[in-house]
Amino acid sequence: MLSVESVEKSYRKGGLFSKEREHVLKNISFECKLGECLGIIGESGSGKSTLGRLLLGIEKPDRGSILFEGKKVEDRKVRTGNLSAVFQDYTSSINPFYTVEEAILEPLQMKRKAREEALSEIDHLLYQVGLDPSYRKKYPHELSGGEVQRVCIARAVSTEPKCILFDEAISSLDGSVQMQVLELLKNLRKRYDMGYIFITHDIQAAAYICDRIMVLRNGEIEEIVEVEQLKDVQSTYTKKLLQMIIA
Ligand SMILES: Nc1ncnc2c1ncn2[C@@H]1O[C@H](COP(=O)(O)OP(=O)(O)OP(=O)(O)O)[C@@H](O)[C@H]1O
Repeated sequence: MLSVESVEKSYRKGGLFSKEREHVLKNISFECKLGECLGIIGESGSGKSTLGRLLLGIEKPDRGSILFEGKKVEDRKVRTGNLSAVFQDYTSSINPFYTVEEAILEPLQMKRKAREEALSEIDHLLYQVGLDPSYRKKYPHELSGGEVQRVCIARAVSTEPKCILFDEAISSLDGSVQMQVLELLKNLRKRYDMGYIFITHDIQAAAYICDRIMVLRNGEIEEIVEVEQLKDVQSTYTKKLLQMIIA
């Protein structure tokens, strides 16, 4: 489904006129199959979110290609309805002047669904994420963090994309809400038959939901492991990273 080939990305380091560049992603190549859940873990600054933005086509790689079913993700038409995302900062993910109903309608209408048809889907989408129809008329400030994140998930699944990218999307929720959201994501994945890219610091969450886990180290892929083989990782770095985050 997603095919990443020899991707490189660097940013200007220092001021606007500086010629120095920071090489953030180096020679990244991997495949993510249809319906697969791939976790991306790594220390802070290892390039996880940058890779996420490139996968979503929000930014372009300097070199290399990112293809979704053979076509460049940079092309908006390729992304619309196929790829969606849920970010950590859910407070700014939803327009504060939109009700829950309007927030969920937005992506549906971008997919050119008729307003009446889109409106009729909202109750079901809310139900899928464990919210009742009374939430339709509420504004984000009237909801708890977990509820806003559920609305973001309802928005993300509304167009039935083939892949959703979660960038630290559950890390700021408290323990029991995190567990509920993970459970919800597991169920939605089965129901809608879609894949996830799951960027996180939380190896336990990644192991719970993912099929494979990619370890990023200083912008390079250190290792990609099947979740069942997590105990038998090869590299000393991954072993240390796992010990550090599990401890
Ligand atoms: N738009 C940008 N302009 C300049 N530098 C950037 C930009 N985005 C990211 N970087 C740099 O790229 C490096 C990797 O950042 P990135 O956010 O991808 O890491 P991360 O692994 O997601 O980190 P964290 O876990 O802390 O979120 C960092 O050194 C960061 O300062």
